[in-house]
Amino acid sequence: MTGTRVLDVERLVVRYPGHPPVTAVDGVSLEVGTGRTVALVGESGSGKSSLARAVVGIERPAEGQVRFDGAPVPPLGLRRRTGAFTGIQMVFQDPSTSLNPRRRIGDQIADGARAAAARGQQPGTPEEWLERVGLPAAAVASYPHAFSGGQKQRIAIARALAARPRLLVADEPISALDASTQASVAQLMRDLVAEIGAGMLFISHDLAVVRRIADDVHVMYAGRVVESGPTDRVWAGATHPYTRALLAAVPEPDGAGRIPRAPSTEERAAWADAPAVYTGA
Ligand SMILES: Nc1ncnc2c1ncn2[C@@H]1O[C@H](COP(=O)(O)OP(=O)(O)OP(=O)(O)O)[C@@H](O)[C@H]1O
Repeated sequence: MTGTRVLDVERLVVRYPGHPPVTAVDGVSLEVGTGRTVALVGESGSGKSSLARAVVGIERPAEGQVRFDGAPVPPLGLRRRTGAFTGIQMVFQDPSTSLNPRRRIGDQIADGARAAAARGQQPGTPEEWLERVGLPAAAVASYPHAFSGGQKQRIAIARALAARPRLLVADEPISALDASTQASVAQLMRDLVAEIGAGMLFISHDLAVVRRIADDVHVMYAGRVVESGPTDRVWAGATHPYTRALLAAVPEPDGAGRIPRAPSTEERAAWADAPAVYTGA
């Protein structure tokens, strides 16, 4: 990792109550530095969203810890009530549900900018932010319904980054968008996050995009990180059998890699049993 460490996840366990309880994240450690994009990949149900939810304070760690700028992340409810903590921002899969349909775009971006200003930071105006994400400044006066899915996601990105976060957590931010805009929105996120000196935790099943924008990658399988390292190293020389199967998967037209057939019980057992590896320099 280069840059200042902004996120530090240490042996995190996330467990959901039930009979039996589900251990969704099982002892994961990772770091994100300023100016870095760190990707989480892995099949559905491997625990990526649960990890993201613990990072932003929606889930409480059952074990281990999540530290942001060296201190434990306050629970999200407390942050909402006090409004004091905007160092972490989120971008979700569906911008239609994350934007308020009844408020003008400019007012929604201004919320983020106000939070940055309250921390003594130069926030930039909503018009400037719209232009930075490739939309006309005049869109400040419009409501979300006037925009396409890709444009709404650009607006959600503008709102999140106007708050000048130190960390952006993006959970499948491009998977609901048209295939034609996915790569450009991901690249935009990466560039803007680096420009404001933040770090990004980027969750995606789109391996082609991850390869293009992520500095580091963590491959999750059954709640554990089975392989991690600089993205180019992992692509060039993955050694964990799950990563190898994932990377060997035929890319789908949307750029996502999928393991083309249902893996056998033996394969799944081998993936679960193989030791985790760091594929580094
Ligand atoms: N609120 C919940 N209560 C109980 N179990 C849950 C809950 N949320 C997730 N799980 C379980 O935890 C495991 C990990 O789920 P999670 O959503 O974190 O995986 P994921 O890798 O993000 O998957 P996807 O790509 O489908 O979103 C799964 O077995 C899931 O069924």
